[in-house]
Amino acid sequence: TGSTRPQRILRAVQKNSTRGSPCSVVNAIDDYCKHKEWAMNVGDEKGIIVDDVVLELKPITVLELGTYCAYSTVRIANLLPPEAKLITLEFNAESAAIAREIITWAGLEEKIQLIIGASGDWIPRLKEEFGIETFDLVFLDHWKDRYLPDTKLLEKCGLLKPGAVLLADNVICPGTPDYLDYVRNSPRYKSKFYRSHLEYTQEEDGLEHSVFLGMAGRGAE
Ligand SMILES: Cc1ccc(Cc2cc(O)c(O)c(C(=O)NC/C=C/[C@H]3O[C@@H](n4cnc5c(N)ncnc54)[C@H](O)[C@@H]3O)c2)cc1
Ligand SMILES: [Mg+2]
Repeated sequence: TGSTRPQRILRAVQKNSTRGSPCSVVNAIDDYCKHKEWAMNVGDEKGIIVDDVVLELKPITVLELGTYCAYSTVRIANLLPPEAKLITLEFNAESAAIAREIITWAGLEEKIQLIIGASGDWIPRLKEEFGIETFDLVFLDHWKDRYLPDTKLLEKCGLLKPGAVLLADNVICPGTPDYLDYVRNSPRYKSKFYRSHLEYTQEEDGLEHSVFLGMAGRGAE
């Protein structure tokens, strides 16, 4: 049987990047996906916006929903302060296995906790199982119909504190209409859109950046 796309991405990383160099891992994946085989990484164009958000926010606790091949996991973790931690959830065991290899190759296993499981099952367990108080940054890049339910779950579990940032990929393509409607109209969030393009293409896409204001939110209930 042939290889899978994640396996081919791992091979490209091992062939074209330097162990322990997250930047070279990110570049190797972008190069492979640009010239050989498209894959659903946030990519280099949207990746620069992600970098700016991380560098500005300096988050100590980060949650990523949807690891896939750990492209954004490595890209974000590489920019975190020394004591920071990133938890990433991935329910596909094959993807998770490849992601773990890429995280180790990049030398970031100390900063990143990869959990194999579904966000809906694991978000309610993060406080007591990982001693998480709240997340400073949440990067949403999993199935698009899970963005809204998982955001409400994060609120319900008290995992967001005022000032926490939700950064959502693909709010145009494939699109997350119910999530956008919520974060743009709820008094609990201050939301702004970063226009960009679908990774490795000219298609319109973008990231939504939403600051959590607290459960009371501002203004009328
Ligand atoms: C029409 C169309 C199709 C595809 C595209 C292109 C395009 C561009 C993009 O940047 C995209 O992010 C996507 C996209 O579909 N991403 C979904 C990503 C899932 C990964 O996350 C995992 N996962 C999914 N739900 C969960 C969950 N609850 N708990 C834990 N892990 C989960 C899966 O196991 C996968 O590892 C698609 C554009 C337009
Ligand atoms: Mg995406």
